[in-house]
Order: sequence, then structure tokens, then C-alpha cells
Amino acid sequence: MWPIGLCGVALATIFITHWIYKWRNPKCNGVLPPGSMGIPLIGETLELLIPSRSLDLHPFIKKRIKKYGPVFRTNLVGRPVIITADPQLNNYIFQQEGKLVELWYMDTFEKVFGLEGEARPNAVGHIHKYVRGVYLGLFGVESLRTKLLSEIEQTVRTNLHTWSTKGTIDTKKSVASMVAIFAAKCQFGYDFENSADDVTETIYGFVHSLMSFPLNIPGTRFHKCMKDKEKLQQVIRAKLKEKLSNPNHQGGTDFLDHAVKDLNTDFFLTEDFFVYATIGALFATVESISTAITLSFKLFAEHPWVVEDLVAEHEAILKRRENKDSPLTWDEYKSMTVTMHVVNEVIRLGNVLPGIFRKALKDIQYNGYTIPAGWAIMAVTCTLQLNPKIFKDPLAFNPRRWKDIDAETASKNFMPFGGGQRQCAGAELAKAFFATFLHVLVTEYR
Ligand code: HEM
Repeated sequence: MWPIGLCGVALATIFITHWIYKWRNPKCNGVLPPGSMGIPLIGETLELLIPSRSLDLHPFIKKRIKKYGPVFRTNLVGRPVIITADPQLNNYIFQQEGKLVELWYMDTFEKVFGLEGEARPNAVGHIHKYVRGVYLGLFGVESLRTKLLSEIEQTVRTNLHTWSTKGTIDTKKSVASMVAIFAAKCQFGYDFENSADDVTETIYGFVHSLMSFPLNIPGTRFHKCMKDKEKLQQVIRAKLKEKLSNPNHQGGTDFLDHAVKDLNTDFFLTEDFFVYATIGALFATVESISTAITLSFKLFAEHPWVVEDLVAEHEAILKRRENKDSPLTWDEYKSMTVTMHVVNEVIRLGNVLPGIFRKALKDIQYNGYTIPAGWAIMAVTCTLQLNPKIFKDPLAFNPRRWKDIDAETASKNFMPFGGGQRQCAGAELAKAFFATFLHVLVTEYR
């Protein structure tokens, strides 16, 4: 019996050793960038998930750039990944959409946002064209000018008033709820004031817990996130059904109104597609804007002179108005130079999107290294924004620096909204929301 047992143990040891060797030395038709694949199954995920309390690059990335250079390999949640903080390679990758690379999200995100199959909302080609067109129509400059700017102002005024009646607020949660009220209204027609159910709590729960370890068992943060997502799906689906069953439905301007008009007119335009795309838009809006505004509170507390600059600009706007109580106009918004410098500076330091993900469709050669087909690529663009040659003393919060940065330098060295075909479709909305928030804050409150 003993010899058989020993043989079994020996075979298992050989198998495991071979498996670990293959894990650490993945196959490649060339030379892989340097790096480590971490421990089997989870790779180096845990280190990246530890939140960073600094405005600097995440320690996971910083440590590895120092050790391996700006392009290195790793493994995240069981996926081989190339991380690049090399601006030249990043730009090249953004231009290769649909050719050498395609959009890719972590497997968790794929499940959460329905990014699987031929009809996924993040597909390339005409699906992307349709989705992008809808987003830009809903949140682009024209929509902001004619409709959304005043809706943002109203939402901000109501929420700031509520905050002012409380002793203290949890900033991130309160800002996220404020953005969620606006987003739910303009994306799926949810009327917060006249609804019994508070969907903003559900949106916050979903958004807040998504960046956690994807372990879906009761008691985990991720499990709560999935429960909130299911509830959100039900609310959006019910809203869609309500619109579809209303024979008198007049074409409105939210995401679901597009669904009513376009449902089943192409193979991908299903109910599921619209529900997932709405959830994706909610996440993109709430998480990004609330992170930036929350950070601004901390930075303002440490730099009161920035608030003084803002007050001067906004009081001048009020002075120029005939009626001080009239709503913010598009021309006034467009005149906010100091405010836009503050918005840029907070977003520069905010690192709102730590990485942009793609998947290599073919082997990619770069500087003697090969990125193998099938591997994920995480492009880290915030190294550009922290480049001391362009942004002197890069970790200092100094909105006045933007006075000396011309448009061309900014376009090459400031890419918080990404680049290429996938450049952020909500950038104008994010800036307008932030600026309107600052307008109400500094003119009405101390
Ligand atoms: C400070 C705020 C924001 C930042 C820093 C930001 C950043 C980004 C970045 C870097 C990308 C490119 C992703 C990629 O290439 O894979 C992106 C794409 C996108 N963002 Fe934003 N975003 C912000 C706010 C918003 C808002 C408010 C929305 C509202 C809907 C939004 C919607 C989108 C969409 C739909 C895309 C995909 C565009 C496409 O694939 O054509 N973002 N964003």
C-alpha cells in the first residue's frame, strides 16, 4: 500500500510543481515584459485592491515601475495582464481599437454589466457607434446647454440645503446620493421626490461595493453589491415596461426612451441590452463625479486660498446678473475660467479611473517585448498627469498652474478621460456637474 501512496504523492508533487512553473513562466512567442505572476489563482490581485491614501500613483504600480520599468507583467484575478505606464505605448494602444486590441473589463465587470456575447454593450463596430451616439446625445454639450445644466443646478441646490440642516454628513455617501438622484432621473426617468422607494441607497450600495474582491457569498461586500444590482435591474426593467405599455408615451430624452423607440430594431437592441447599458451609465456617472467632488472638499480645507479664488469668480458672475436669483446660464458656465482650472486640478490629482483595460487580439511587439494575444492590458494614464516636467511639484494642489498650460500641452499631457475611439462620453457632463456644484457651494454657503 505504501509504495502506491508514495507514487501518488510524487505524481501530485510533480503536477503541482509543473503547474506552478507554467503559472510563473507563461507561454509567449517572444520576450515577455519583466514582472511577476504572483501566487497561483489570485496572482497579485490583493496588493492592487488595498486602497491607497495618497494622491500619488498606487503603491502597487509605483513599486513595480521602479523595479521593472514602465511596462511590466502581472496576474490579476487569475488573468495574465500587461500594465503599461508608458505614454507612447498607451497612445498606440488607444489607436488600435478593433485592430490589435479590444475593450476588456475584469471578468467581474463583464458579469455585472452584461459584457458577454455578441450583443454586449461594449462591442466594437456598429454596436459601439449606437451606444456612443445615445450617450453623447443624452449627456453632450447640446443637451447640457438646453436642459441638463438647470436640472443639475436644481439637484445641487436641494441637496446642499438638506446637508446644511444636518450636523455632519458622510461626504462621499452624500455626494454619491446627490449624483445618483440626478443620474437616475436623466437616465431612466426615476422621480426621486415622488417615489416611495429610495433607489439612491441601492445605487450607492452597488457603486460603493463593486471594487471589492469578487467573492459572491453571503456576508461579503461583493454579495451585497450583487443584491443591490439585482434590485436596480428590477427597478429599471419595471420602468422600461411601464414606458413600453403606455400607448401615449411621448418620446422623452432618457436612456429608456431610446429603448422604447429602438427596441428589437437590431439584433442587439434587447431589453437586457438597455437595462445593462443604463446600469453602466449610472455607475460611470455616480462613481466618477462623486470621487472628484469628495476629494475637492479635502483639498479646499487644506488650501483655503483656492476657495477665495472661486468665491471671487462666482460673486462676479452674480454681480453681472440682472436678477441674482435667476438660474445659471450656459454663457455664465462657459465664463468660469478659475473654476475650470480647479476642476482640472482636482481631476488631475483624483486618479478617478486608475486604469484603462484592453485585451490583445494579436501579439503586439513593443521595444523588444511581446504582449501575447489574449492577454489583458491595463494602461495607466495618470503617470502623465504627475509628470514633473509638465506639472511642477506634481503632487501639490495648485489650480493656478493651469493659467500657464496651453491647450496643446494639456491635450498631450492630461488624459483623464482617455483617448481614441473610446474617449469618455460623459466628460462634458462631469465637468458641468462639478462646476455647477462649486457655483452653488461658494455663492450660497461657507
Ligand atoms: C471625472 C469624471 C470621469 C472620468 C475621469 C472618466 C474617465 C473615463 C475614461 C478614462 C474613459 C475611457 C475608458 C476606456 O478607454 O476604456 C471613459 C469612458 C467612458 N465614460 Fe467616463 N469618465 C468620467 C465621467 C463620466 C460620466 C459622468 C459619464 C456619464 C455617462 C461617463 C461615461 C463614459 C462612457 C459611456 C465611456 C465609454 C465611451 C466609449 O466606449 O465610447 N464618464 N471615461
